[in-house]
Amino acid sequence: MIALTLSGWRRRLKKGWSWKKFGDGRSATVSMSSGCGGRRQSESGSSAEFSSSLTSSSLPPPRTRIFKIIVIGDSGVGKTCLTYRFCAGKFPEKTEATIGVDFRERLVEIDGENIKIQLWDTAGQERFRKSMVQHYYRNVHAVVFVYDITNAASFHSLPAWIEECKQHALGTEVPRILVGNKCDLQDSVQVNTDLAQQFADAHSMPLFETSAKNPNSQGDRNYGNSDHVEAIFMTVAHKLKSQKPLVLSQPPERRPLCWCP
Ligand SMILES: Nc1nc2c(ncn2[C@@H]2O[C@H](COP(=O)(O)OP(=O)(O)OP(=O)(O)O)[C@@H](O)[C@H]2O)c(=O)[nH]1
Repeated sequence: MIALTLSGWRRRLKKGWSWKKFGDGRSATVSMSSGCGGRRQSESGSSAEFSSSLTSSSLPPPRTRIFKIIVIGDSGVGKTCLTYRFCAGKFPEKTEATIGVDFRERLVEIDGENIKIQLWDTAGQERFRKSMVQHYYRNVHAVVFVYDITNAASFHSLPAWIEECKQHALGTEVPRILVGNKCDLQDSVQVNTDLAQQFADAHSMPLFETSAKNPNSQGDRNYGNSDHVEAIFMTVAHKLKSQKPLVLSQPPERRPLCWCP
């Protein structure tokens, strides 16, 4: 079901529809296109992404579970940068407002199992999301709410985003996390951690403060010197894995993954 939907998305995206371009002119999406995203992934050192792509020809390939995680929040809070950071291992040089939705995927290994983390980077601007919003919320495994710690309005919008989830029948059993982004801009903080923590507690969500631009910056209190963005999404994946969601994907493709055009 989801595979068909995604094929449709891919076709539309290939036509240049709802696609975010970056400064280098290439798509940021790692696994949905045949661009150079995967190669960049390897260059950035996150080699786990493609580790399971070549399987022994004599063995039936293992099925890969997919976790669909939607990332929502006001325009400009850094949803694209966070998802790009996780999937491509770096901060994009330049972004444009997302139109509709962008997909990014990354294959990771958790406790010996290959799992595909599929991030749906949704448009923050109302005019760019209207027609597609119902698609975001189908078969969602987890939700990441993002606000910008330097923009109080983006924090005050969170109840509206939570309400939107409710309206699309997203039950409380679906794990949610709250991410305060742009922690590298400590001189411009408008949302202090205590306030954010109160909000997170009131909605039973864990809070993470981080920076897509510099995920090791001092403002991030969660993960010492490691890559916090990586750790945040991996935390969600571990939680999902323990919940054993449905198997949605086909076995991994057998073609060698050369991502060069
Ligand atoms: N300093 C700093 N800037 C960031 C960070 N994350 C994103 N930005 C900047 O914030 C702006 C918006 O980032 P996007 O990732 O496009 O925001 P978005 O939430 O995807 O926006 P929409 O697509 O309109 O919903 C860009 O200029 C980014 O460079 C961060 O962690 N630190």
